[in-house]
Amino acid sequence: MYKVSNLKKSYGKKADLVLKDISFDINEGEILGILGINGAGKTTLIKILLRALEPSGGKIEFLGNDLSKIPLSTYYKDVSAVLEGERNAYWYLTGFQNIQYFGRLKKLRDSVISEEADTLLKAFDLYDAKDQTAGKYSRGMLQKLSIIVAMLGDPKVLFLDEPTLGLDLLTKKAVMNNLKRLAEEKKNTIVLTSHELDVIDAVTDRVLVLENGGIAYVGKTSDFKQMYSENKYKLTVRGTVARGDILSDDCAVEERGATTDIILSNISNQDIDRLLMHILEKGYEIIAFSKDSNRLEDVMEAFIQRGSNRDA
Ligand SMILES: Nc1ncnc2c1ncn2[C@@H]1O[C@H](COP(=O)(O)OP(=O)(O)OP(=O)(O)O)[C@@H](O)[C@H]1O
Repeated sequence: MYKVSNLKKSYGKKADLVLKDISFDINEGEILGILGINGAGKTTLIKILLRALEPSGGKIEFLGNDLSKIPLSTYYKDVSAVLEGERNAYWYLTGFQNIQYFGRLKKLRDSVISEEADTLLKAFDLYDAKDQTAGKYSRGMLQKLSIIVAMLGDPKVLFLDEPTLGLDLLTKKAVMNNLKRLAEEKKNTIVLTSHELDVIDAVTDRVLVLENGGIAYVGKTSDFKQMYSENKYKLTVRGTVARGDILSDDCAVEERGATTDIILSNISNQDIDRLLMHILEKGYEIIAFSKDSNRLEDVMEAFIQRGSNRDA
């Protein structure tokens, strides 16, 4: 869908590149998550793809055409966005009137708007509030309304910058599950940024990790987790444990009252066997032994910490 080649961006001096010569593709129908620490360039990248910002160099193709040559009015029929902090609703209009207003701006027929509004309002659990003024909506309701408005007219690509910021856990899950379901049904391509890695983990097919202006990783979310997860195990024993009774230095000990957790990182299978035998020989009772789940959050933390060892 997009082919980005040697993209560069600086806001001032050429030497201060926020994006340094990055190349990647966005596939049709996928949900791509853009990750990176604060200031990594995620919003900059989204704004360039949205043509709200001019790149300083490189080339972007959209459906095989040079993006810079596509008339904006044509491009914005295919592409929609919800950007962080941008006002996406008129407070004195009801939810439905907002949808109608923005639908008409997109030149959709009223019958199409009503039909899509019905489906989307129900999908995002906002139907009962459709006749309330948006000024009375909660933050979560406004965010859902913004996403509904962006999805009107079934855009080929939807860009979402921090779509779940400030939402409570249930609303966040509902928004993301609906988005994923609708995108799958309608085959939309979605590009989103989020610092909430549980969201990225739950909905994305692939992730692109920006670091020092370059791409530190681009590929399947599951492969990223697999490749960069640490081999972490948790051993729970009854009572307290003397440090000297644990063979490996590379572990954390967490006392939990009646039990103690021993967290083993980056340990080989052989060493695990040795350590378990040793603990049993010392007379400890093992209550549980498990591999720590591979949360994207943990993987990303380890990835960032190891960042200094990677080439910038
Ligand atoms: N309008 C601007 N003028 C000058 N510098 C800017 C401008 N916008 C962003 N920057 C700089 O570009 C870099 C990337 O910013 P950007 O907002 O793209 O990062 P981000 O990854 O989206 O960050 P965050 O996670 O904090 O939202 C930062 O160093 C920022 O200070």
